[in-house]
Amino acid sequence: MKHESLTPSVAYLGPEASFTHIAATDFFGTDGLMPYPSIPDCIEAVTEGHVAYAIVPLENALEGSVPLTIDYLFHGSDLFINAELSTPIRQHLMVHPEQAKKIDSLASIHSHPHALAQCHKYLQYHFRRVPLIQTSSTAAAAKYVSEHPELPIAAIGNQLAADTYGLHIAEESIHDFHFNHTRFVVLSLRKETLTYEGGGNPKTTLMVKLPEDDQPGMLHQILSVFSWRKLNLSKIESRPLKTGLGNYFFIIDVAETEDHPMMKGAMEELQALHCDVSSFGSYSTYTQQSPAGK
Ligand SMILES: O=C(O)C(=O)C[C@]1(C(=O)O)C=C[C@@H](O)C=C1
Repeated sequence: MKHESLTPSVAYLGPEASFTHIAATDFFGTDGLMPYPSIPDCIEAVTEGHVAYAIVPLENALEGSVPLTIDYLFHGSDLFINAELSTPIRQHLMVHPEQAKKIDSLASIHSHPHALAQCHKYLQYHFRRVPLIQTSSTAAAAKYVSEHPELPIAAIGNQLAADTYGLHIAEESIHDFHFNHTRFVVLSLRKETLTYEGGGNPKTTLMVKLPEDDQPGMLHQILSVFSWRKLNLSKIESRPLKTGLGNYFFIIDVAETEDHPMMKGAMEELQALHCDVSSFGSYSTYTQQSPAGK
């Protein structure tokens, strides 16, 4: 799979060998990729025009939405979703080769909060008393472990991170549930649908705010806008509007393109219900079969 355009510049959550880096490589190839230390930095880089695209994690099958992505994308950004990639995620426990025999006396285990959460049962069972340290990405954890050969510490991340930072995999596949997938999205300032080999079903992401004078049955009315038009929803999630307790907006993913006549009708009907609707664009979804970075 590879996007067909000429080498664009792409911000990804780095450093090298994060899951996001692997997703970016699968989609854009290896040229033009630029690591950024955090998701907000990636979003800012594309918003300010330093790069053409950013690729960020949006949702994990075990842990749900990635709050930082949701916060920066849906609260006041001017960005659109141009493509989506869903990849299987395998997490491994890795240490510096000098510490390979000290796995039973680890002082701390480092990783991205999502990765720690994906391995929670494993960690609870095997390393109950070992402090868990959150890092900005799994690759940042692997890099940190590689830079401290003298410390009995471990990272959780993918095989590519172990290879890139010269770490020894002490235990493979420590994620708690077999079906561990993460959705990544490609963002840009343009409302465009990127095409790539193997690109699949269309999807449109909408942000819907309810009218100020909330009425009983409002959510039911919103859902019926889609249901009678036979528009399939692949996700509906409520998120805090951050304007006060109990104020929410809805993120709705519809399995149809925005320019479909039924979608146009649905958007008009939502507006007639006094909902504030914004579209984050229509895009193709691609599901990868083999795990990111092994
Ligand atoms: O830390 C990384 O390697 C990332 O790319 C981030 C991230 C996430 O945010 O969920 C991506 C995929 C995995 O689910 C774990 C971590």
